[in-house]
Formats: sequence, C-alpha cells, structure tokens
Amino acid sequence: MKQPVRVTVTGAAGQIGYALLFRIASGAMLGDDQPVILQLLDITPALDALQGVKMELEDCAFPLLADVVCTDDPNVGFKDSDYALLVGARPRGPGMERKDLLEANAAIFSVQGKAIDQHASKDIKVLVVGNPANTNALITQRNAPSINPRNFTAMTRLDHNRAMTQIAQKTGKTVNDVTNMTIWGNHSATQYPDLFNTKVDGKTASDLVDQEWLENDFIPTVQQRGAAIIKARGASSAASAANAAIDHVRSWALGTEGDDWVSMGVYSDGSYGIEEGLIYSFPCRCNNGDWEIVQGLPVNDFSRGKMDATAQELAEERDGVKHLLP
Ligand SMILES: NC(=O)C1=CN([C@@H]2O[C@H](COP(=O)(O)OP(=O)(O)OC[C@H]3O[C@@H](n4cnc5c(N)ncnc54)[C@H](O)[C@@H]3O)[C@@H](O)[C@H]2O)C=CC1
Ligand SMILES: O=C([O-])CC(=O)C(=O)O
Repeated sequence: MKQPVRVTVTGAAGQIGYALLFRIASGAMLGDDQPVILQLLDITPALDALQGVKMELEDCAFPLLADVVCTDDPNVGFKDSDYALLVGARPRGPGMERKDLLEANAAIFSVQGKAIDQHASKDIKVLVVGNPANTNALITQRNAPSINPRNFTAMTRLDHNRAMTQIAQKTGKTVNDVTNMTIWGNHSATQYPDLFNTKVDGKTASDLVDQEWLENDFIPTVQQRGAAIIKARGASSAASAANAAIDHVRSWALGTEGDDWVSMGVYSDGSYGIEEGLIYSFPCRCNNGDWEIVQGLPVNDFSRGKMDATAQELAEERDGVKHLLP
C-alpha cells in the first residue's frame, strides 16, 4: 500500500464539498491504490455541519480513507498538504457575473495563499474552484512565493466537459467520440470554447457544423451554462463542478490519454501571445504529475479575437485586485 497523501478541501461543508469528498475518498481522484488523509477547512459557523460530513465519511468505511481532519484554521488545514482544492467561497446568484464575487472572495485567497506558502508541501498541487476562479488562483499563487507558480491552477474543466457534450449532441455522436476540446481564457462569459481544433470521430468539429450555430448557439451556450443552471436550480452547479474538479486533478496527477488534452487554467508562459503570469485556460497535456501547454495549434482570426478578449478581461480582473498581489 502507498503512503497516504494529504488532500485539503476548503469550503468542505458546502454544496460542492458534499459532492466532492466522497469521491475523493473512494479513489476516483487519485486512483484505487492511493490512500488519502482529508483535511477539511471551513469557517467557524460551518464546523458543526462539517462534523456531520466527517461522520458520513466514516460511515462509508472507505478503504482508502486514512484520516479526516476538520478545522477552521488555514494553518492547520494546509499543514503538509500535497493537494488542495480551494472551493470555499461565496457562489453567485441570478443576474451576477462571476467577477462580481471578487470583492467578497478575493481576501479568502490571499489568506490561504499565505497559509499554503508557510505550511503546505513545496510540491503541493492547487486547484482553485471558488469564483472568479482564475483571478482567485492568481491571488493564491502570488501570496505563496516559495512555491512554483506552475503548481497553481484554476478550473475550466467544467466548461470543457460542457462543450464536449454540446458538440456530441449536435453531431449525433457521444462524448466518447469527442477529443481535443479546448477552453481558452477565463472561467467567465468571455471564455472561448474552440471547435477549430476539436475532433469528433477524428474529423475537425468546426467542419461538421455551420458557423452560425458555432457563433450564435454553441459558444454562448457554453459561456452561459453556469447562469442557466443557477436559473433552473436556484443554486449554482455543484455535482457537475465536483465532477470536473475530480477530472482536473486526476488528469494532472495521473496523466492525460494518448494525444488528447484537457483544459486547465494555468500560469501563462507567454504561449499563444497570452501575457505572461496570467492564469489562463490552455489546452494541456499531463504526464508524471506535471502539465505542459500544447503548442502549435492553428489560431485563425476569429479565434485570435476571442482569445485576446478573454485575456483582456483577466488583465482587468488582475488590475482590480492589485492590493492583494504582493
Ligand atoms: N470553477 C468552476 O467551474 C465553478 C466554481 N464554482 C464556485 O465554487 C464556490 C463554492 O460553491 P458552492 O460549494 O456551491 O458554495 P456553498 O456556499 O454551498 O459552499 C461554500 C462553502 O465555503 C465556505 N467558506 C466560505 N468562506 C470560507 C473560508 N474563508 N475558508 C473556508 N471555507 C469558506 C462556506 O462556509 C461554505 O461551506 C463558489 O464560489 C462557486 O461560484 C461553482 C461551480 C463551478
Ligand atoms: O456559474 C456559476 O456561478 C458557477 C460556475 O462557475 C459554473 O457553473 O460554471
């Protein structure tokens, strides 16, 4: 049996947490042979609810669950942590954009970045889910200067999965036929889901649909899917978000399949002309617990405009939180 790894989940008493923890403990995220210690962090008023979640985790008798720690102290929550899923943040309501949450949520990530810097493993892999995810990931990263910036990522896998289903349904295929999907940019209404590099059954997806559907149906549907769920459910997506978080970390830790890639919000090294240092969603291949941006994909004028617009929004969000970026 491998040694257990420490997985910190923040906002563990919330909606996404409830859909996430049981799957991590079952081995769905890090594999059937990897025991985990869950370090669950939430705010003080949520600690009773968190104890209830811990009791339920115990009642599953998961063979891979070595221990569960519940705390309201980030210094305890991130102690020696190998993986951190930063979910704890306020969700948006109807009529809000995700960046409207910046004021409420940004401070959480500067505190947690500092705690990660001081207490976590220097090899920690961090996934930020709490919105606005890309800019919160940037805040976390900048507050943890002793850790490689590549170790901080933001979640666009939910958008990626949504886009796969939309194109599969449109072409009468299944998601098993869809590969090489890319979400570029911000997890926001400016994100750019790219069908020019996606394949369906080995054929280029943009050749299988008309430009009118691609521009006026597919792209806005993916961009607005979170808002559509909030309207329908009266609460933001939770189970699908938890599923995407599992997918994101699993790909990162255990690798991507063959030539396929996944979408991850990662530290830009200037690839595709995107300003260095932004946390921008790129096509990424993962191997040996590391990711790399897939290089050399063709970018037409239509894509270029959309990729730049979402980068511009990220630069504006960054400039709006300058005071939290040491
Ligand atoms: N990146 C993505 O694709 C997605 C992101 N989200 C975002 O995930 C976040 C969480 O969503 P839900 O679980 O539905 O919300 P929720 O309100 O059900 O749960 C949030 C939890 O975070 C806790 N929390 C608040 N401040 C905290 C702090 N400083 N430290 C630790 N925990 C703290 C709350 O007490 C609560 O238990 C929201 O910001 C939401 O917008 C949601 C869906 C998809
Ligand atoms: O839309 C929201 O606020 C929640 C979220 O990020 C998503 O479902 O993509």
